[in-house]
Amino acid sequence: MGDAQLAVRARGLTKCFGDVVALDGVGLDLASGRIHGLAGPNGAGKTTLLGLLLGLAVADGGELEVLGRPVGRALAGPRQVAGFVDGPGLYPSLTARKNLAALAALHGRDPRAGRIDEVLAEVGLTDVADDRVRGFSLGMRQRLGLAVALLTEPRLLVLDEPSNGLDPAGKQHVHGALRRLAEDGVTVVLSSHRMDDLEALCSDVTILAAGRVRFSGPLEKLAADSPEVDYRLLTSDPQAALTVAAEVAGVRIVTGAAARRGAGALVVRASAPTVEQLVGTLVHAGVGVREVAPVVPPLEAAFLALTDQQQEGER
Ligand SMILES: Nc1ncnc2c1ncn2[C@@H]1O[C@H](COP(=O)(O)OP(=O)(O)OP(=O)(O)O)[C@@H](O)[C@H]1O
Repeated sequence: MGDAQLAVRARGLTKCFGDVVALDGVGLDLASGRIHGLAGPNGAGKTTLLGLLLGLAVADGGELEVLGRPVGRALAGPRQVAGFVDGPGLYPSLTARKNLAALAALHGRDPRAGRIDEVLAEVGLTDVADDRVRGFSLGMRQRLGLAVALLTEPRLLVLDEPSNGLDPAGKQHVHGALRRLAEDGVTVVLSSHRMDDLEALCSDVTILAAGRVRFSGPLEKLAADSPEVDYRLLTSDPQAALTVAAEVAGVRIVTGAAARRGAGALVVRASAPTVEQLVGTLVHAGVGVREVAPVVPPLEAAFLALTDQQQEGER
């Protein structure tokens, strides 16, 4: 892909807070006009990375290009980039509508008549447009924060945990708004702890752990490339199944806490092709296989494996 189509290009990006290395040589190519998910355990560096994209902080080392322009050493919000980290900054004593007007003015913008109503409708806050933000729930604040960002008509939208606190209707509004933006060519980068949200919304995902990129690419590739994960097998003869499984190369019998999640079934850790081979061997040995399923959903399993959080069988 030509660099012109990249909304974000990072090479060797580092950021430290004292002794803590929040980003440790991050390399990243994020294509324009797509919805990119950023996942990782607590403290992985997600918020730090999003903050750099928003121009809220500067990197200690490496290169960062946003919308084709190098981001320098000086703190300056890259133009045409909008969003928030650590929750949107809002005025609690003002109404939703007045927040939008005030924040537009702060960004030196005078939105055309009707635009404020449009963005309020876009995030599903029309009914509470004239209510003070003080009484808003977390989910309503998140939606208003998105509306503020939409008002500036960004080419890159950066959102830290935008689904936090959203009820199902709120989530539908937010997901719908983000999909429409991507259809219009806007690039969205958002973090989430929920793999199901990322799966529902994102075409691409980046997984960070301890400040390093563990995976970056299309979502389907994450599940397909995933290393060994835990599978639960329900068979006609658990004892015979255990004996057969122990003999198949590449199959590890999972015991302890991880096995308990299999609720009495045989739990094995293996790659997808090896599990297929195991099923064939079981059937050949006369053991009926009633059910084979990953113990946790495939994307979550891939996430846990890539971030070294898969529980060891011995525990
Ligand atoms: N302003 C700061 N001062 C000191 N340490 C910081 C600061 N900001 C982040 N850190 C540290 O940098 C590391 C990365 O933090 P960051 O908030 O980017 O992670 P995260 O992936 O967003 O985590 P979470 O999922 O918990 O929000 C952590 O160890 C954190 O404690």
